[in-house]
Amino acid sequence: MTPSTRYLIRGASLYGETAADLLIADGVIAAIGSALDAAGATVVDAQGLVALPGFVDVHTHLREPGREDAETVETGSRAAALGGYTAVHAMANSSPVADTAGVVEQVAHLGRRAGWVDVRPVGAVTVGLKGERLAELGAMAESAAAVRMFSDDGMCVHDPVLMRRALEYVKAVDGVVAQHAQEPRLTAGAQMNEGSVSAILGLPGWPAVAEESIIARDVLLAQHVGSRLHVCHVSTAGSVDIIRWAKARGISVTAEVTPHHLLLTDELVRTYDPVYKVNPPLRTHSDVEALRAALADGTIDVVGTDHAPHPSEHKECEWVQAAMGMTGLETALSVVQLAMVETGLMGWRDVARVLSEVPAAIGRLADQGRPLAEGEPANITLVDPAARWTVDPSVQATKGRNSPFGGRELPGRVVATFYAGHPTVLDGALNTPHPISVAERAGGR
Ligand SMILES: NC(=O)N[C@@H](CC(=O)O)C(=O)O
Repeated sequence: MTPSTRYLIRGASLYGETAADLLIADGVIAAIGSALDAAGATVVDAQGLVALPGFVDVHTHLREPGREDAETVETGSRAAALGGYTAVHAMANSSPVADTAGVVEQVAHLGRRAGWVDVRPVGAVTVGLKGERLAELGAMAESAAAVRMFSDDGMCVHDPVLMRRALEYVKAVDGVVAQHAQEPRLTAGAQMNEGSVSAILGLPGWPAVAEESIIARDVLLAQHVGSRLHVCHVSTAGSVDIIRWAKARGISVTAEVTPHHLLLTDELVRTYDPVYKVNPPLRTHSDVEALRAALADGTIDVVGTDHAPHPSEHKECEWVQAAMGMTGLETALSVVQLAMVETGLMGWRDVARVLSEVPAAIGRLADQGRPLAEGEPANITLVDPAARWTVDPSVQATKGRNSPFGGRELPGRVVATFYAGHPTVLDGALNTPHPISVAERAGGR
């Protein structure tokens, strides 16, 4: 169902370039021009705001079913809309694991019922994320959830035979395997990046080679079977080198970097504050530099949040006991502006590429990541690049309070999000969900 309501976005700067009005009607961009007729439309003043295609996250943990104390599809979707997202890929490490058609359909249904963003379930590669036998990849692809991305994220598909078979199976459905690259034997008991800081703190290290060796193996497997590989949360300079080499050879590999790996380093672990504990761990300054350069030159294709909310009791404890993960949906745009735009490494066209266009292409989302052009679906994010705000995790929509940016001042604010023609966010606050949610509730499920 598409809303019949009309909206006129007045004077937005498209991709940070020319200013124009955007008329939204029946879920699509009906017209783009100057001084468009506002008759019958709700006017949204966008002077000084940058209009971008709605953001698409390739890597979100929504925790439902099973860990509703950490997040629900409803709360995570609200956080996503506030962060400027119109679609998110919900990772499979829920409880039960999303390894059957039934579970992925349930997650997709919960997403429509919430109505804040397009929730696209990721299917597990192996049953129960156990790495022993393949899950029902074909059944999940053919289900109503139409899964295209498969991942054991949180766990690595470390058995090379299983990884090969997974790559072969997803090829048949134009799918992609999103690998959490972590050789488990090299990271047993690991608490932080292996390097000079871990040596000083005496914490067991997570060496870069544990990530790089899996990526090297997987790009060769993807080449061997002619399939599509996506590398989750790339965190080291060496990984960038391998991906650059693979792309130069024509291997079909895409890669993501998280906002936190673009900004933070393992020096923060000296605080012993578990808010900085994450998998893969925060690395060194030279890794951060390499990741930024790789995102700017396209070696790394997209920014994926790896939004990983945890209940406070799993974070407000000793470092060694604490869970790994950070929230990210509500701060991603600001961190990208700080790390990439304000450093001069990227412009707003590049931001559209890494936060919207390429993530949609990786997930094969036909209605997302489209250009801001007449006739296209009205998935639009309005950003105020001049805004400055201080992150307060206690007022965020996510249930997770584990933002590593709490108390920091960040630039850039999402002012409005239009999802399929409907404003889910206006004036920087939640508006109402898309009418699709009303229809889904009325369906009685
Ligand atoms: N990224 C994280 O630190 N945590 C993720 C899973 C994972 O990748 O370990 C989570 O689900 O909490």
